[in-house]
Amino acid sequence: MYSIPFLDIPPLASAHGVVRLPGSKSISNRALLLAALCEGRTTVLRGLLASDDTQAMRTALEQLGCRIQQNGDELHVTGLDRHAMPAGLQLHLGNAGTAMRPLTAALALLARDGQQFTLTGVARMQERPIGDLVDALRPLGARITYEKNPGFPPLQLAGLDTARLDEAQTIRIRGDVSSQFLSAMLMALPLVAERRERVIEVDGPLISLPYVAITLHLLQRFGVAVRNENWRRFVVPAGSRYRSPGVLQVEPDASSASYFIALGGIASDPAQGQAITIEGLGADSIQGDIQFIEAARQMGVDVQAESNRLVVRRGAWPLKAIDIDANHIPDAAMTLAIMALYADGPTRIRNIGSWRVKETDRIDAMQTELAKLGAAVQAGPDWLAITPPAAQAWRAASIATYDDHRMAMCFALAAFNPAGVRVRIEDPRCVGKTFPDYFETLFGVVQARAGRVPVICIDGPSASGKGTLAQAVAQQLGYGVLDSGALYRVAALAARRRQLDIDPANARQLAELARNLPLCFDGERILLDGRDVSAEIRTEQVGRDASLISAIGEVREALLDWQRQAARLPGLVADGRDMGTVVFPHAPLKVFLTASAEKRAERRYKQLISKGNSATLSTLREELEARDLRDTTRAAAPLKAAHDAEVLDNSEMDVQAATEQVLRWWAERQS
Ligand SMILES: O=C(O)C1=C[C@@H](OP(=O)(O)O)[C@@H](O)[C@H](O)C1
Ligand SMILES: C=C(OP(=O)(O)O)C(=O)O
Repeated sequence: MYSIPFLDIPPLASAHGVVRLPGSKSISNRALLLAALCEGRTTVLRGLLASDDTQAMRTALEQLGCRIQQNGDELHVTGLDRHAMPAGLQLHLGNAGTAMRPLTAALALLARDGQQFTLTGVARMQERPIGDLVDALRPLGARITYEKNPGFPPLQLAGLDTARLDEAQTIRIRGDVSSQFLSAMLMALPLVAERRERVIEVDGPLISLPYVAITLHLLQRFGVAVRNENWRRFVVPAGSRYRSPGVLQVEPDASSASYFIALGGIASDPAQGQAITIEGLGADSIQGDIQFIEAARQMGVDVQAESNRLVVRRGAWPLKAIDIDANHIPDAAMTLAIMALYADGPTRIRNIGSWRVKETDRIDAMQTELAKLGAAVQAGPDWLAITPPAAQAWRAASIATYDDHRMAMCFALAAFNPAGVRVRIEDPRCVGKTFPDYFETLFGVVQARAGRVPVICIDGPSASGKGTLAQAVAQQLGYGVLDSGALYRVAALAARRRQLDIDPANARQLAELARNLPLCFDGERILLDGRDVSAEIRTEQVGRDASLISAIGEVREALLDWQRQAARLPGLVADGRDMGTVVFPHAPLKVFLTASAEKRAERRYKQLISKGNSATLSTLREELEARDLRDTTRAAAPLKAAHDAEVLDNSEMDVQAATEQVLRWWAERQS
């Protein structure tokens, strides 16, 4: 997950590959709750989503006394003992509608006399309506009070008035603000249907209907067969009781799939043999957002839907503008708004009034942010119309995401714009709500335009702090790091292990070895011949060998490909001695980092002593000066600042100040 202030996505060219998406949020949170309501029985949930929203539900259930154990990819949930739930709990449900609404209904009906629960969430959750649900619960005897604003969380639930519960006739509920109210009631009513049937009727229109279908499907899996009378009246039969299905497999999230369906339609060119394949989700899905496929097809996308897999390719290009009622796919419809940027005319998305009360006012947010890219956007109370910018009229933009995961996810697709302008996504961490690894997954299947993966080079002498600075800069930007020195160290170690003398006389064999290093990067670890050598390559001996091997031109040449391959999305910070001069001569920012020999010797000294090694300052300084001389006078790629490098002397600077300076230079290059 990118927990950084912003993520810059460089201009993208194409998309190709296979993705497996995380579990459905809607199914995961329902399954967690229903498993918790199977008193005393254990349910094994597979493929469950792990994200902010499911964490909110999990934590709340655990606070209520539910035992939840992770076992590899499985979650074992043992049903709550409703008589042993602790009283006086405060449950913080973040911004998860699928936790707040269903838990309100379930706990309102479970709470015993004298037992109190407070349900709250982030500031935005306190602006998301819940009044219609509370109004439906009160006639059943639920004692609910608003702690702040009537109609909105936080809520206080006190014990149920069971006399009123027994008298309650048909329950009525409005479904035109959120379908989650009806879903919440449907999941709570079996808790009070043991002795008599419970009937609920919808007043007025019901929006987001397919989500109610998910609810009914899962109720069935957990042993409760609700009678659905034309989506107006629902009967929970007397004697209903939750029964664990034993094992439940959660499907990948169909709303999350919408970004990859759009991606295929925008950027997978069948003439180049490209396609985006989404594994584990297909035409058999129980999620309403699978119907996004139909909308994508209307726009011209070629989607092959098998039962358990989708294969997506570009069809019509540009995409075809559409006019669509998207009430049934409120979440995935946001993706259509971005696809509209690539269409042949204005696209209109109608009947999406619920957008105004979700993670943010999504109609307003869309209008503002699409306009930044150059689109002409009109909006009304429940609709949005988007006219795409002309090919060269796209503008580079910094997209505000309003703590809304879907804003971040769908706007990333704007990076395929024909003008080749960069797209900045602010606060990319917000995708954690439903898809923490969204950007990693995206970057795994897209290719940047040729030469457009951004590279920052940081070159400099030994102990100048290049590595630390490179890490700090990369962390701020979400970029990868190439520690090219480590490559020379590994090559030197490999030579020693093969008893190959590090001598120019062996240049050919050494280069051959370097070209075919049995090397693998595993996160922070470096594996040589399948063994972790991350610590071993840091020894003084290997350091000396690395200096020798790096002076051999043929070896340097042989390692070029390794280094250039490290330039991957979203960008790279490369540290070494010839990054800017030889390896990435076209990098937009090159920094030559230096410090006095005295300062560098001091730093190395402190480093060694802190690791418990012995050292003397004067010897270290002599060694550094000797190394500087070797590095600057060697024939192959001598250490020097590139002619277009920014020179940074950090003798009197800490890492933070140096990082800020590099980021300032980077920002200047971007504009
Ligand atoms: O029940 C559900 O799982 C959901 C219902 C929909 O909300 P509304 O019914 O409020 O439109 C949807 O937007 C939300 O992401 C999940
Ligand atoms: C509306 C959404 O979330 P919630 O479940 O919080 O309503 C969403 O995920 O787009």
